[in-house]
Amino acid sequence: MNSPVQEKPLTDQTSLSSVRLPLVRDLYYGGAWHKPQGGYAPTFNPANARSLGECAEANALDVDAAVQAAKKAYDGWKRTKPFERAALLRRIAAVLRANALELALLDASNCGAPVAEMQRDVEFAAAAYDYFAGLVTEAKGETVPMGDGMVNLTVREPYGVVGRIVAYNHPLLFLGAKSAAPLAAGNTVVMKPPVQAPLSAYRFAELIDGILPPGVFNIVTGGTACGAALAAHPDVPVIGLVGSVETGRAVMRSAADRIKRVSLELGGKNALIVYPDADLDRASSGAVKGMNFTWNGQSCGSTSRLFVHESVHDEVMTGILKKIRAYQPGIPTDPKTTQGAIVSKAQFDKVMRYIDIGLAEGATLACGGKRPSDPALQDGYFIEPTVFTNVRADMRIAREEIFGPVLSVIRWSDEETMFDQVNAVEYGLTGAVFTRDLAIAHRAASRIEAGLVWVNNSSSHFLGTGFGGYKQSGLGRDESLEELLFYTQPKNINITL
Ligand SMILES: NC(=O)c1ccc[n+]([C@@H]2O[C@H](COP(=O)([O-])OP(=O)(O)OC[C@H]3O[C@@H](n4cnc5c(N)ncnc54)[C@H](O)[C@@H]3O)[C@@H](O)[C@H]2O)c1
Repeated sequence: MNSPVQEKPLTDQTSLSSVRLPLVRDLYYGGAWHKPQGGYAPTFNPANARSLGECAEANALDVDAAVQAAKKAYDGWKRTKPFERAALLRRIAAVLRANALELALLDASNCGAPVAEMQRDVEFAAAAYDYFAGLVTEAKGETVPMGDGMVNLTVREPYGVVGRIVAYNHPLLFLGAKSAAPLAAGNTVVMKPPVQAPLSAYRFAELIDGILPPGVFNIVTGGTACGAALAAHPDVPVIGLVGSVETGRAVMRSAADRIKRVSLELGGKNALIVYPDADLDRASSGAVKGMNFTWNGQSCGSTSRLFVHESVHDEVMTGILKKIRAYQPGIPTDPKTTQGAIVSKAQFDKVMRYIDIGLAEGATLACGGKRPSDPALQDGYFIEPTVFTNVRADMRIAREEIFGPVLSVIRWSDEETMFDQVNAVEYGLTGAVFTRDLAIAHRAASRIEAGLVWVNNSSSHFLGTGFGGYKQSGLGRDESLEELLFYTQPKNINITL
């Protein structure tokens, strides 16, 4: 296998030509870089399908070495005073903010999402570090009255080494945001970035090197074998996954052998419901926003099923087809680009297959459904924003997670039938309701089987409120105090005086 490639400027892709690809693409553990025993594999720029060089592919031996480094560092990190831990986490937040553009350019060139959006991702990761730094004293316990002569109290302790395995749609955001809570709680972490887009992780490790004690924060890059080895490792008592339902099942099965604690942030096929009384301009804006076309709908929370009351269907559709024009596929590293490339050929082919399935099922293609005509984009994995109308709730495009820029529009007339259809899928991550009537808003919010319901909004996350799924969309709630507590275990201490 080849060694990592040489530094290469991104001059062919962007006016912001100063970004450098990371030189070192090895494994980062124990506060140092290590050559992988598993070898190297190429990573790509989805905007032109060209290789961006080779990256470490950790095998089970590599994962074990990283876990041992994290295990060695655990006792010292656990004993570090909470406010000292918090101060170090805040330093990481500051480093992220100071290097947001560079990290965002790496994500844009490797996962295909536009650089402007990826800068917001870096800001979100920094905000998560600050947020969990502020929560360190909330990992607290309680006292329980036991009567005279006894004191009974509960304390919360970290678990040890936490493994976090993340998806490709927000590489740096997940690397940062998903490591903050376990670290704040006093665990050490081994992060597994997405195999499609690991470049920002290498730079992140370079940037924060020396802030945390060696072995507290570790990164192993690679694919399924790397993730599976981390999930199965006997010295990793807690695993947090952001990924597909299928991977969630595999991780949970493997965790069962060791009675591990598992947090799963999985897929979605989310519904946005428009009532006849809604502000229709707002509803069509919300439907477009909810699709996250900027990063090609590659978002677990995308509202890719639009249930529109038949009386307002045409007006809402007119609004959508006008507003969707704001999203034009373009080179991801260009700051003006509003819609990026799909992450890989495999995902591009999957989305195109679903477009064919939608046509074969008899849905009407209202826009998109193909590559853009711009000659500059012909080598990349670009698909125009796509909307199908006349979709029936039982069609595959309305039931299965496409994870692409494809919106399925379903008319409804009877509210009970509509709720049945909304809840008929196996997923339950998000949902949205557009109405001016408070009673309808509450009724719909309580009927939608999902972990997050927006009323007159879509897509937004609210740090400090739990994000997570019902049904097959997962277990646990991230982005909140609950995430911090998940990475702690209660211990009850009874003192006889
Ligand atoms: N709920 C959320 O917060 C959330 C957020 C983003 C993405 N997602 C979901 O993630 C999916 C898209 O991301 P993806 O294609 O990267 O998902 P994926 O499940 O293919 O991969 C996710 C991660 O798991 C690793 N992995 C794959 N197989 C594994 C195994 N057997 N054991 C351990 N690790 C394994 C991958 O290398 C990657 O790092 C979608 O379903 C999307 O909805 C969910």
